[in-house]
Amino acid sequence: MAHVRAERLRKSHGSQLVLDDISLDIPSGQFLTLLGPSGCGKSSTLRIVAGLSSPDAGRILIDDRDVTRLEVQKRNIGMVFQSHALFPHMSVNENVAFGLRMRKVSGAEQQRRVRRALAQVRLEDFGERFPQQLSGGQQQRVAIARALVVEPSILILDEPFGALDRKLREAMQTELYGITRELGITALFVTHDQEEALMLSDSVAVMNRGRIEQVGPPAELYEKPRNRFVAEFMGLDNFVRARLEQAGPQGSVLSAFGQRFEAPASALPAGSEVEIAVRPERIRLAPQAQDTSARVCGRLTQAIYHGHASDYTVQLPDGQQLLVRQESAGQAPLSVGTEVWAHWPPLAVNILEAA
Ligand SMILES: Nc1ncnc2c1ncn2[C@@H]1O[C@H](COP(=O)(O)OP(=O)(O)OP(=O)(O)O)[C@@H](O)[C@H]1O
Repeated sequence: MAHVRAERLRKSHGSQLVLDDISLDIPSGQFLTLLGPSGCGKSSTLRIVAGLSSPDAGRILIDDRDVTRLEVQKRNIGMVFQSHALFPHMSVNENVAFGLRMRKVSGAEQQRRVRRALAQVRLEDFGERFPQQLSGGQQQRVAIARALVVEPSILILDEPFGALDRKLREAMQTELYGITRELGITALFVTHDQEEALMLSDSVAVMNRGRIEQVGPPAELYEKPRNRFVAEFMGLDNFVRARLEQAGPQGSVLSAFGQRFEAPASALPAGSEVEIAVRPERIRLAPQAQDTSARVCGRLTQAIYHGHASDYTVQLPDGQQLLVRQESAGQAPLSVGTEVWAHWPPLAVNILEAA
């Protein structure tokens, strides 16, 4: 498997700048995901890495070799797309063998490798079937086997599970995770699904309008999103404007509604305008103020009961709303209209660069 790099890619379609200085580094055997909303440039990046399109500027390097102008067939890349595009008139065996036939691999070797690729996706007994005799998930597994059989230096997957229902999608994610880690495959994956990105990847690059907002291991993006765009993609809520009063290890912020909170250390300088955010599930509601440093009083305006948890909306004195998710834990839901105190541990606050 190969070390794959994209260096300073730029691409325009007409007057629209689609990729604006995209760089990626996928060490050998690592799984990198491009995550972002529709139209942010994920597929455009992937197509350039694959050789299906060429950049206006920038380079693609595979194991330090510049392949930017190398045609797609010569890059040794395995590709899987949302629509699996199996050949309907060919059996599973023939579909999987296709890339080997193109490469003029001998018949016996073809058979051996097809058997192995089908075993990798747990379809050893399906070789004689035709695509229309398979479920959607099985078809997608054949597409993965077809990509793996050529022993690609990189596996590229563009929303491969987008068309599958949720349960099947989760099963396929777990399977892909197993296959890529077991075989030590270098992979570039595209999705707009945050959970899928977090569970599969060694590293996630969050894209927005042709740029990378942040790249890092899943836990880093989830715990320390740099700005609001990334934070919202990672399920953060409750954004409040604030000023960083003290940076350093013992941070504090002054929020727009006049309260001073302890906050985790920040790399931003003291005095910066920031936004703070807290996850709904990290906030605890109580009828009285409790002894924690971060707390705010408001009125409960909405309570939605989900069984295992309830979602509350708390209106703060300045009109802003706080979203709170509380585990039910045997307690009766709080009543709408009452005054409540919202508490959170200081380290639960995320400090973001102001937009
Ligand atoms: N061949 C093309 N001609 C003109 N514009 C294009 C072309 N390909 C892509 N674009 C534009 O480039 C932008 C990025 O498209 P791209 O397909 O890379 O986004 P994406 O993040 O993969 O989106 P999605 O999740 O919807 O697939 C979009 O605004 C799209 O309309």
